Amino acid sequence: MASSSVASSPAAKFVKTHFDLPSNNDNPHPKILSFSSSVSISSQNFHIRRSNSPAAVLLPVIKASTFTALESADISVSNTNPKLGLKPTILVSEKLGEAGLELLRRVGNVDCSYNLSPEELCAKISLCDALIVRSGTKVTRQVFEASKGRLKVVGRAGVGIDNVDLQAATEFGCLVVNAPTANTIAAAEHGIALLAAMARNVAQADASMKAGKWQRNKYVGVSLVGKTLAVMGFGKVGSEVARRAKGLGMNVIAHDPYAPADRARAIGVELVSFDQAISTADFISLHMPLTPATSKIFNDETFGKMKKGARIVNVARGGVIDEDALVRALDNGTVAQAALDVFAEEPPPKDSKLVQHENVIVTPHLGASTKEAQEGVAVEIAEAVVGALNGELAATAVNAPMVPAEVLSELAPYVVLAEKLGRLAVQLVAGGSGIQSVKVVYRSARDPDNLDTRLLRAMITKGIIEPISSSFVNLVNADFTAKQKGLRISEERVVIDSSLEYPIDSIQVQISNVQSKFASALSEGGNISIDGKVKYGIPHLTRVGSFSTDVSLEGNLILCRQVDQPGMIGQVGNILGESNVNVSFMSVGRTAKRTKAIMAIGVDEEPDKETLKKIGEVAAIEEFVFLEL
Ligand SMILES: NC(=O)C1=CN([C@@H]2O[C@H](COP(=O)(O)OP(=O)(O)OC[C@H]3O[C@@H](n4cnc5c(N)ncnc54)[C@H](O)[C@@H]3O)[C@@H](O)[C@H]2O)C=CC1
Ligand SMILES: O=C(O)C(=O)COP(=O)(O)O
Repeated sequence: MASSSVASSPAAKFVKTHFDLPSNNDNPHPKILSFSSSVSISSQNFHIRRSNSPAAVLLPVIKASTFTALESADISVSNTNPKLGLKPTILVSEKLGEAGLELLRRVGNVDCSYNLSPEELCAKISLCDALIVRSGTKVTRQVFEASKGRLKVVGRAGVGIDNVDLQAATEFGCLVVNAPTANTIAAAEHGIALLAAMARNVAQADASMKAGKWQRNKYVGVSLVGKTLAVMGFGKVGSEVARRAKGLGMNVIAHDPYAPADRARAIGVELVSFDQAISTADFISLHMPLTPATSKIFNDETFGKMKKGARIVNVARGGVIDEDALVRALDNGTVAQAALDVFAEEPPPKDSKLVQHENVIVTPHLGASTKEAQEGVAVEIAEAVVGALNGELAATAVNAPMVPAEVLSELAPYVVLAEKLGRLAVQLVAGGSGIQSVKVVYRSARDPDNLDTRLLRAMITKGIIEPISSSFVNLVNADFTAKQKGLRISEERVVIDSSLEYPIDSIQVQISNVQSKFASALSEGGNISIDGKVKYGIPHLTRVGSFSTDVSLEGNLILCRQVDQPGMIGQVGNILGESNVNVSFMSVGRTAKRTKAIMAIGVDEEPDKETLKKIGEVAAIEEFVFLEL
């Protein structure tokens, strides 16, 4: 390793860098001799940002070709030896298709080291610029710490990135990219394979024959044709499973609170409620992401609602099922059979009752494991990693890209407001109504052309999409993700007469053509509509539907619509107090005296079901909703 000396011009903002080079003294290492004030170089090696561009470009590696670009950006570079190459080192820690490896080898030194222990991974990582993993490598905070700032991109060759500590990656300025589309068909085909194998006892019968038996009566199966399949999660994989199941003559219904009904209708699938799906289906196939909302969503209570003898397939994530509850449901016959590709802990413990259960068939997370999918995923991830190493904005980036400090510092509180308004608005949508159209209205004294709203729009998109999908949304991928999900986000900038000091006066988020869990959130035009402002640096909710309110968006929120009469604040406050729920803010907005009012209550803790029920029982309260921020 050699250190560069950097002669900075007086206009230079900050320069402190070192270049990793082969320790070969014949090769002179590069020096940046001078650069203009329009460019700043961060302390992270090779992260070069143009301070005059709205979104900074992340250039994690300086290669010979990049020097040319630097020179055209008014950075003069000398003493470089183009033949030197400055190749990045790319560690591939799990099996990756050859076509992807080939692409990687063209730009970097590729180190394929499989089955590394956590300690071995940490030991190697400080010598690597990129790391490519599948689901078997845990990319923990320790890995980022051990990389000492050298690791610039982590590529997940697949969809789920629950094995990568995204928070740590972002803190360490490391970009994470994934390959979300190339294994969709493989996962769907595996779901169908498990469905058919389960129904006809293929695995059990195979094991029995290999044990020398011939048990034709024991392994009589059930037919698929004419049976009802509930697809839980109608995204990329779920919709492909549905399409194939229809081809098998099954009656397919689906539950996905956020999927557009017309996409389902187009392949002859009816979208139904969660309870309707699980109570009417003979077969239930899981395709939702693992999020806090779906964690253990299949539990004693929901198994109890299923049709007796239902059969379950899971190629999504093990964590959506309470595995102990599934064992109980299998033992008491509520669930006749299960076919599982994924587990809460992988690999599951050797003595797992679920794995050993005679009515369960299992595969070791093989959903994405076809030759075709692995080649596709390998190319998709290699292109994303190479692009990131070249400083391009990646369409499948899953954590925050760098934004110029000055833009970020001005917009920071509005970024929080934008995400919270999106998160809040989506929670007001009633299950079953697909979101298609969102309108954002910014009121600002600034010239619309001087207001870069991409970051805000991205954060609103993030707030709307993340609670309901496995997607990770940021500045780079927000528009792409919204489009993929059939979500149209339109923006309007309204110039108002107020101080130019602040970039924005207020933000309004409208969701059209949906039903709301809280009818008062609907504006006169029938859209869910909420407004927010930043006050004293803190995001506030200032309007819900046609009611004014003023509550800081911190902690959680209860919205109640009530008849405007004395004593309401006290009554609800007492109920919360009795349950030891601390009220942080309270605001009442009304249309006119003693008519209807909306009470917005900020709470530090999440009230339990009993407490929420008591609030609903207060006679003057006409509707209420609990929202997590
Ligand atoms: N076993 C394997 O090897 C593989 C597993 N997967 C997993 O399959 C799952 C689906 O992947 P994709 O279809 O690519 O993702 P996706 O994001 O395209 O689809 C997920 C769908 O679930 C829906 N959803 C969110 N919350 C829901 C809820 N509470 N109830 C019902 N639906 C809900 C979303 O609206 C979305 O339409 C993910 O968990 C992914 O990690 C994906 C590929 C391979
Ligand atoms: O893409 C996904 O989400 C998967 O679950 C596939 O995982 P794998 O790459 O086969 O370890």
